[in-house]
Amino acid sequence: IQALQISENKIIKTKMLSRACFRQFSASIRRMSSTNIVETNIDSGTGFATVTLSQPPVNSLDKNLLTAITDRFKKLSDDSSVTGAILTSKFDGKVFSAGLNIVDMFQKSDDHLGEFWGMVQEWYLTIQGFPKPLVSAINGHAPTGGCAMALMSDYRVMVEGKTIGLNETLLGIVAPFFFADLMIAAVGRRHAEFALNNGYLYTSDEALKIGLVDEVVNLDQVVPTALKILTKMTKTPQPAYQVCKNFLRKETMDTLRNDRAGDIAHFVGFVQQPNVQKAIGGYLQALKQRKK
Ligand SMILES: CC/C=C\C/C=C\C/C=C\C/C=C/C(=O)SCCNC(=O)CCNC(=O)[C@H](O)C(C)(C)COP(=O)(O)OP(=O)(O)OC[C@H]1O[C@@H](n2cnc3c(N)ncnc32)[C@H](O)[C@@H]1OP(=O)(O)O
Repeated sequence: IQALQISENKIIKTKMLSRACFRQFSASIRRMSSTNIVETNIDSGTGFATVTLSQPPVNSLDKNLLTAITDRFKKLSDDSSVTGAILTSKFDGKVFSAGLNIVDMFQKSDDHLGEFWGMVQEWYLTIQGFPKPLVSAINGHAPTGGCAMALMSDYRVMVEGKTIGLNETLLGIVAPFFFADLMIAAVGRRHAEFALNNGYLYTSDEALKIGLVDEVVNLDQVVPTALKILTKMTKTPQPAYQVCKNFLRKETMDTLRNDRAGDIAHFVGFVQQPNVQKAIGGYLQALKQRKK
């Protein structure tokens, strides 16, 4: 009887403990109401938000995904309980982001292109202007706009064996000045000129050598390593962090802010050229036929 009573007490204690653990866990991870293409979890213990891009198949940045990411980062900026963020992809081991959606640039009206480019500008200004520490956990390929998005973060942890770069010239288009400036800021003018002129896609190890990414690790270490560095970054006095980040990034952002309409007109004029349309069409076709 005594033995039974002891084991019953143990069961009750275990049940109480697991209920307490469950309460603690559910209190510590808050899922933000979010579109299912940008999943966001906030750890209420640390204040770290994990933003996971989840638009199949390759997180190509179409109007929907650009808007969802932009809205998400605006909310995280304004949320005083959020101390920093990690940006990653649901398609780990495969793709971080395939960059801007090429379909949005092919055989479209001026109005469509203009609206699309306005969203690209807003996405850039929002992530690049995100006032809190932001670490990219690049768990797959990151060509073109995917690379630009990673460059907007303050630190980049990349999985081994994938590729990253601003390879727009391979499509017959040119990275806009605000993408080019991201690359120059990370790797310096010499490497940036080589990378952009030749549309060079770097392997993870090559990217590490030129400073395009800060660490290369195996897949299961990407997010934990990103969390570790975010923990360090959030220990810096944050008013100083924010002021410093803002003044280092302000010039290029202001150049864009001061002439958004001109930049849109420039993009539309460039993309609508027949030879550029031909190149984009050929690239799209090649992409579709790669698998066959
Ligand atoms: C003077 C300058 C003035 C102004 C500036 C002017 C112009 C500059 C404008 C914009 C700059 C452009 C920036 C960009 O980001 S362009 C985006 C280019 N992206 C790429 O080149 C990446 C292409 N994708 C890939 O290489 C591969 O998909 C990837 C390695 C990412 C993944 O490979 P995986 O084998 O896993 O998948 P796939 O079978 O290739 O793809 C699945 C599916 O998705 C389609 N796909 C892929 N990428 C894109 C994309 N970026 N946009 C749209 N669709 C994409 C692919 O075709 C497949 O479709 P389906 O065959 O129907 O399944």
